[in-house]
Amino acid sequence: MRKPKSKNFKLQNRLSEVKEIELLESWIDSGRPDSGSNPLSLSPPPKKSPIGKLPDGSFSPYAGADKFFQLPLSKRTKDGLADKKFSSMTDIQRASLPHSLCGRDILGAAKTGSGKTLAFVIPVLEKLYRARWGPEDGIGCIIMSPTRELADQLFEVLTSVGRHHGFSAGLLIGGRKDVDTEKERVIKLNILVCTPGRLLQHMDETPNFQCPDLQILVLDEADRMLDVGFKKEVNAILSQLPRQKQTLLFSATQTKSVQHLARLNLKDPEYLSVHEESATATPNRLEQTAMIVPLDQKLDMLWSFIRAHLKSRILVFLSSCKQVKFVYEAFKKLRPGIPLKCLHGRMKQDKRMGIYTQFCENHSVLFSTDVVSRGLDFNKGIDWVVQVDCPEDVDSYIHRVGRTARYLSGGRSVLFLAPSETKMLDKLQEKKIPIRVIKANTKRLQSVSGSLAALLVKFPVLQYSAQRAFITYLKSIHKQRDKEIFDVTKLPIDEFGASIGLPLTPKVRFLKQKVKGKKNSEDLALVPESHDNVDPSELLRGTASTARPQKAEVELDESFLLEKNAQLLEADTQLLGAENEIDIRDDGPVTRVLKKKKLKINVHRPVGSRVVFDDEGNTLPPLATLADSNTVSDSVKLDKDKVSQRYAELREMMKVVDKEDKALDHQRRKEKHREATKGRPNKKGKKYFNSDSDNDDDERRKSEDNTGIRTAPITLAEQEELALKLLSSMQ
Ligand SMILES: Nc1ncnc2c1ncn2[C@@H]1O[C@H](COP(=O)(O)OP(=O)(O)OP(=O)(O)O)[C@@H](O)[C@H]1O
Repeated sequence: MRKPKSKNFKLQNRLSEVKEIELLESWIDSGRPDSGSNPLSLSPPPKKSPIGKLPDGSFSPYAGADKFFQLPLSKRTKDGLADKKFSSMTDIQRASLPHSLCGRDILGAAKTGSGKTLAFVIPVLEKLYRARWGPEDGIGCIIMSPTRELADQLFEVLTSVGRHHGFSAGLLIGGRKDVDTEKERVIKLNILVCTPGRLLQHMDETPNFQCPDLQILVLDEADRMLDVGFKKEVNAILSQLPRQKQTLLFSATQTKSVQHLARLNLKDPEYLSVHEESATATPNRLEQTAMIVPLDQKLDMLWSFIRAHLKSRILVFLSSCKQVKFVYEAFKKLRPGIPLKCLHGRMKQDKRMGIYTQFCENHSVLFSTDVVSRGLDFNKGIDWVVQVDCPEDVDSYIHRVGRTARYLSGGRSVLFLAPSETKMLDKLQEKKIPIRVIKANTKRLQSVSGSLAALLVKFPVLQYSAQRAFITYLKSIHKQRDKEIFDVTKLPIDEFGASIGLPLTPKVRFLKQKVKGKKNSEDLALVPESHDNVDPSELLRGTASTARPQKAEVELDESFLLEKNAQLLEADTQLLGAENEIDIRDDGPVTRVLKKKKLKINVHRPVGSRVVFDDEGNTLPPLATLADSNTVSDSVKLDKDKVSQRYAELREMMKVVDKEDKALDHQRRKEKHREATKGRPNKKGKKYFNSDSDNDDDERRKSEDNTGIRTAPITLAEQEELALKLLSSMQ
């Protein structure tokens, strides 16, 4: 970055800037609907740029400005904007820039994809430029975002638009290993783009890290940054920043909570919600549909949807990392004919970034959690946003669908709602979201449960993953605050388990209790299921209460399941040796079991009492174990033997089926090839096989090498046949 050449030049420049700002201020004041200054009055926003008539009757040079070059911006910023071909302002830019350039605090709200990023990047550059910020001045601006990917994207925009300025900027996000190098450099930076956790880490650990002269603070996705999830971090950060600074808050779903805003010490903020009067809360070019899909058909529907859109870029939202992992792994093995990717918060940062970039480049399906739901502007756009699990609220819906139809482009979204979640439709309509309910075409619905069941038998790790997905899904529903929409007792649990390929429905005891509790709470008190808090003498009299914290029950149940899984996996590993994809180092069950076991500690349990479980996972009364000390261990052992035996049988059967399949497939390929190359011998006079060349088939071959499964996709008839065989063997 070049500095102005001479003192005279500097002065001239400065004077013209001051004049421009004065003009800008009077222009804004002339158009302000309410120039009274109540800090949190949130006065209604001007619908368009204020008319630029100045108090003395003359017209401001910025009247009706809708191009960037009409604003009093530095040449360097204008050049940066021109390089990126930004010329006209969007609504939010037109409404907010005149205010933010005057140094006012802003609460900006505008639809997703409407250009909020530039609405804060430009004032950041201008503020520091006008303050003649230099390397020796330290940190002048902090831009915070809730996710690493979004921080990375903001950093990109800042560095590209600000490339003609000479400020130093740094990206501080979690998951990076080079913290020590970062610590050396961070205090010399002028602009920090960061996630709250990493910034706080530097505030705590980096010597001399301070920002007493901070000029401007930006919170992108402000409502998210100020809600409970980031409350501790953000409060700690705010406590270390100077009170005198400009603050810019932007989001598509802006917070109006006075409580939230009071923490920020805003001064006479401008509340600019440019689309408040708009007929819809989502982008106009977004076509939104919803389908009522029973929970046990959601994966079938998703599979059929993907198979019908092989030439699209599809973003699929699921509610937890474990669901994302399971659906991705399982669908990958079923080879839908389009590359699949997954992204969730538990992945390593490098991998996360790699996947994000790849998804931006190619046609593919990205399974993800809400980690990508906010702010991200995927290159080349997304064709479809598919919400398999209902979002937790309307705001979350708006951000998810907002990943498509950005700026001037179009996009489509589909929401799968279970019959018990249809109340969501009313809530969406209340908030001006034009969503069309369509009927699923059941004729085109392809079932995958049979194939999933077969996969789960073949890959114990997948079975484990399915169980975890099953439990976390139910847990997530149970934890949702909006009970009008999310009622776990209304879900078809057994059918859901079967639909994801689980041969038996895992026990989720909090659920059993919930259902029972709904039916007859008195019965529950008379027939105690758990006794670990209970005085044995009360039990004998039948007067004990079974009340226990629900959370503990969920965890106990899960840990029991995990323990069982670990036993199964151990047996499987020994039986199958290295040919199976069992990885118990990284994310594996054994470590998890050890971790989860800790959760068994029940703080409400009297000291010295011991919890014993029967083979179903229910706790047994302490006296029962005294009466027959062998019962529990014997039954668990029996169960373990039975299960391993069953698994051994199923595996044998799968091997036979697999062999037949391979032979059949080999035969088919041979015939196909023979027909294709009839009378066309190759150079050596021998025949050869064709090889497919598209990406997906590459993936297919790779997965064949790794897994040893057959090469051709499983047809529907084969799936059914396989499922029937499996079912009959299980009966
Ligand atoms: N003035 C402009 N002219 C042309 N394109 C623009 C302009 N401003 C922004 N864009 C483009 O619009 C797209 C969306 O912008 P941006 O990511 O800032 O949206 P947003 O409002 O922050 O969305 P979200 O609410 O999802 O965070 C980007 O691709 C950006 O390059």
